[in-house]
Amino acid sequence: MDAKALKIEAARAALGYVESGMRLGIGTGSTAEEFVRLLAEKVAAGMQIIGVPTSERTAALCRELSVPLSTLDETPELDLTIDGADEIDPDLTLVKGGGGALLREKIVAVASTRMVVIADQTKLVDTLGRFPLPIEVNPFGLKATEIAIAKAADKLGLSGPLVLRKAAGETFVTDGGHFIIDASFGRIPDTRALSDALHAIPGVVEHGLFLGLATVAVIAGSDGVRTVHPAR
Ligand SMILES: O=C(CO)[C@H](O)[C@H](O)COP(=O)(O)O
Repeated sequence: MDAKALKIEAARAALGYVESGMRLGIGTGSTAEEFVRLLAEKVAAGMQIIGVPTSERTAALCRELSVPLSTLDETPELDLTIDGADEIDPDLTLVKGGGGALLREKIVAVASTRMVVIADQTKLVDTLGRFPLPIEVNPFGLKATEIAIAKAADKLGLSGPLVLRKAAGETFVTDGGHFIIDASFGRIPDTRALSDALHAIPGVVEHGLFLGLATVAVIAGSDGVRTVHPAR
């Protein structure tokens, strides 16, 4: 089965968590988009949900497919969020933000009673850090923030290139008007310590470590779909 087919299988299995009447956070990325396509079929068949998208990209796809939308201001409490991830460890701590939507994704996940992560098996890792950690930063004082991130990481024994994300040759700008620094620290043994250290830097808006937010991961592999619950 190719990567796209696995994403579809994970997305299809996640539909089992969705009930009519739910207020649903809808994630961003290629796996989340497969979920939106399948959700749209359910909506067309009569399922009643209201979706809160985690990015303008997801909102546009939902509108195209007639998935009913609300905003988090109108619907500040959600029953369930379905979203993808770049990496998933055994505790279901995640790295997210490969698609640049980590801030809204985290706000929406925190507003949700449950978060179901959908992914193919390549996203499972023993220790996070193979995928560069996206860090969303305020454009003001970019260089100073970059230095502060490097110093904070160094105190935790972490180091590696900090790369300002570009798209089509231009600096990538998030839906919130911020930049993203992709930090290649390598393995991150203490995700809580790094999370706290990054949150202490004023220029850091948010980072892509999602701690204690995912309730279950729905993982598709060549041998089928399985669910993974937090190890701790
Ligand atoms: O965090 C994200 C977007 O900000 C995505 O969920 C993550 O990048 C996974 O994307 P994909 O399903 O395309 O692999």
